[in-house]
Amino acid sequence: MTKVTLISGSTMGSAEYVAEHMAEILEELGHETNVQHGPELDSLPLEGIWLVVSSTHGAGDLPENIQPLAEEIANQSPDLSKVQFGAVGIGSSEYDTFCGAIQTLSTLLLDHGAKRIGENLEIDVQQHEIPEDPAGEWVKIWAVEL
Ligand SMILES: Cc1cc2nc3c(=O)[nH]c(=O)nc-3n(C[C@H](O)[C@H](O)[C@H](O)COP(=O)(O)O)c2cc1C
Repeated sequence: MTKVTLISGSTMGSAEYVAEHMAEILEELGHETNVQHGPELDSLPLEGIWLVVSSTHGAGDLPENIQPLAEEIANQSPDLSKVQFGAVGIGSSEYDTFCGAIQTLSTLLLDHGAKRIGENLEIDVQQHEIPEDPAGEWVKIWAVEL
């Protein structure tokens, strides 16, 4: 059993639903989960497993509710070397900046010493009307590495 902190960045709720769906699956697999939508840095454990789920808005921008966390990490430079993370993006291939936010967030975590588990998943809402479906399949494979 592993404890997983799920962190979502969302404007209209899709990424939140995806995070909650993956948390349910992780619980079914016997893991403990804690889902935080747009958390601040001091509410997150600076060790263990994070699963970051974010949509993209503007032109490749982070959703507003996860911008404060990204700014805190960039400004305070916490040591994230004891954090391992998975990353799931939700976006639309209509935009040149497809899934830009999860790429920005992944780079930020890696730059602060966190280690990535598995490959990032980037879900295209043009292809997946229900983003929970590919996310659910992905998290089952991702969880094997926990
Ligand atoms: C104004 C606007 C800008 C967007 N910009 C991007 C973008 O730059 N890149 C991308 O991949 N998706 C973009 N999207 C698509 C959203 O990421 C997608 O609709 C997603 O499902 C929204 O999830 P949310 O409800 O969790 O915010 C944009 C959507 C809107 C409405």
